[in-house]
Amino acid sequence: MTPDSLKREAAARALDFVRPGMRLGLGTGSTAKHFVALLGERVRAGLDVIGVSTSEATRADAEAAGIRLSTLEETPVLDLTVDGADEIAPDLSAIKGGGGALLREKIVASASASMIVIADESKWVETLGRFPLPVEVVPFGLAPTRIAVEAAAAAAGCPGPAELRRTREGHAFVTDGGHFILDLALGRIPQPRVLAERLAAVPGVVEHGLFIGLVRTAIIAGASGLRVENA
Ligand SMILES: O=C[C@H](O)[C@H](O)[C@H](O)COP(=O)(O)O
Repeated sequence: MTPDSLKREAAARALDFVRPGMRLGLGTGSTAKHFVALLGERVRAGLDVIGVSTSEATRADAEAAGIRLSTLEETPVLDLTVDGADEIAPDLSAIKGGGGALLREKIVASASASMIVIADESKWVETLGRFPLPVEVVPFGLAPTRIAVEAAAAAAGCPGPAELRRTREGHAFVTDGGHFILDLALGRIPQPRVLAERLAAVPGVVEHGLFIGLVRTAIIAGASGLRVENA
């Protein structure tokens, strides 16, 4: 079993939660991509759903798969969002944003009655923080925002450096919303809620990748099978 085949298994299990007529949030990343492809197969076989994408990349995938798309303006209330994650803890709090889509992902998840996270077992952790926490910031005032973000992490009991995310070519990575990302290398986040509150209070921070209280169900695929965890 490769990590990619585990991701596909988790994505396939998430299809069991989809009902005809649902308004679906479509996540971003390599795991969510499998879900979009598999959902597209069902749609082409007659399933009637409507999707709202969490990134331009997912919009392109969903269109190619034949999934009817809407926007949050037209469809502000969704039934279910299915998305990947960079880390998931036993209370189903999660880190997201490794692909830079955290802002739209959080808006879409918050507009959904329910959120399912799909992942291979490497994403399951006892404590969040091994994966650097993405923090989306406006380009204006980057230097003071970065200092304030590092201070917020230290005050929340998890000091660590905030690195500006760059492309392979060395340019600042720009999100679909036109913002930058600071990746906070914290190692361990002992109090995610406290950190979330402190980061949200920093001027210049648009959103952070801590998803707390949003995930209803996690589908985790491992070598020994699939696990479905509920919050
Ligand atoms: O910004 C990207 C998203 O939060 C992804 O869902 C997350 O990074 C997990 O991606 P993957 O399924 O590729 O590991």
